[in-house]
Amino acid sequence: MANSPSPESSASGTVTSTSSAVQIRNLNYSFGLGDLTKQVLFDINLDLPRGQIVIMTGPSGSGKTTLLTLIGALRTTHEGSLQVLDQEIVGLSRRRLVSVRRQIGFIFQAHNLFASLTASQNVEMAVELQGQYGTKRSQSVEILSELGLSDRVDYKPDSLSGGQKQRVAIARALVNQPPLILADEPTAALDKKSGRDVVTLMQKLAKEENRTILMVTHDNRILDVADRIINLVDGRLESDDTLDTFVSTHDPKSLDRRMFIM
Ligand SMILES: Nc1ncnc2c1ncn2[C@@H]1O[C@H](COP(=O)(O)OP(=O)(O)OP(=O)(O)O)[C@@H](O)[C@H]1O
Repeated sequence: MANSPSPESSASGTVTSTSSAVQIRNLNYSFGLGDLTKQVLFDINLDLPRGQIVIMTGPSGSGKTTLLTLIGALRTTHEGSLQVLDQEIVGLSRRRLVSVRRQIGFIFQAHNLFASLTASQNVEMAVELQGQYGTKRSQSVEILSELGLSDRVDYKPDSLSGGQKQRVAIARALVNQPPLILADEPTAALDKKSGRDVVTLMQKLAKEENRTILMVTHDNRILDVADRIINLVDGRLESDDTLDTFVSTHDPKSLDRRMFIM
């Protein structure tokens, strides 16, 4: 079962320094009001230490995206404690949530690039949001080059392959050097090689730059990059394991080990 360490601060807006990028205690979440209320997360307790890659799996509808968007400060919530980068966000105003959100890199399956902008301009927009206009081009070219796209910086998305578009989206998520990266099915639209390149890059960031990465995926081929695998079932954290434990304790019919041990 998932660990349930003792709670620390839960006061709204409290800033405390912890070794975890994310610390969740007794978190519940419901959609809707009154008779239409539907609880989708139940008593979640979870730590994401700095520098770790954690993969979140679970059946469709188990609450993975909801949890990811709560951690990403994309939703307001009122029950339990959710500390993100030393900021308690339960009960935080929408305005304060935005400032937490600015410190997080988001990578989604649908890469949401602007078709009328070049790869570099798509990345530059993220730099502008941080108010850094003078360096936006150089920062963008640097990160795109690190991602193997130095010869594609001035191409528009329509002229890029699926894997290249996803790497532009990753460049956009990483250009401001966020300490926390949240990824929802980042490899779902990619072929095997592009998917592997993307997760190898994430692994490098976590290990060499101490970034924390939480990745939702159904892609068994990439489970091996995880320090831990958490499994959400019906809104509850059913397990929190290393890869080996996860493989040995989950139904072999639903997981083909050969698919993700590279
Ligand atoms: N905006 C919403 N309003 C009401 N219910 C919602 C809303 N968004 C999600 N839900 C419900 O919350 C539950 C959890 O949904 P969620 O998208 O978090 O699951 P998931 O594990 O990410 O699923 P999938 O793997 O299919 O993406 C589901 O029952 C879903 O129908």
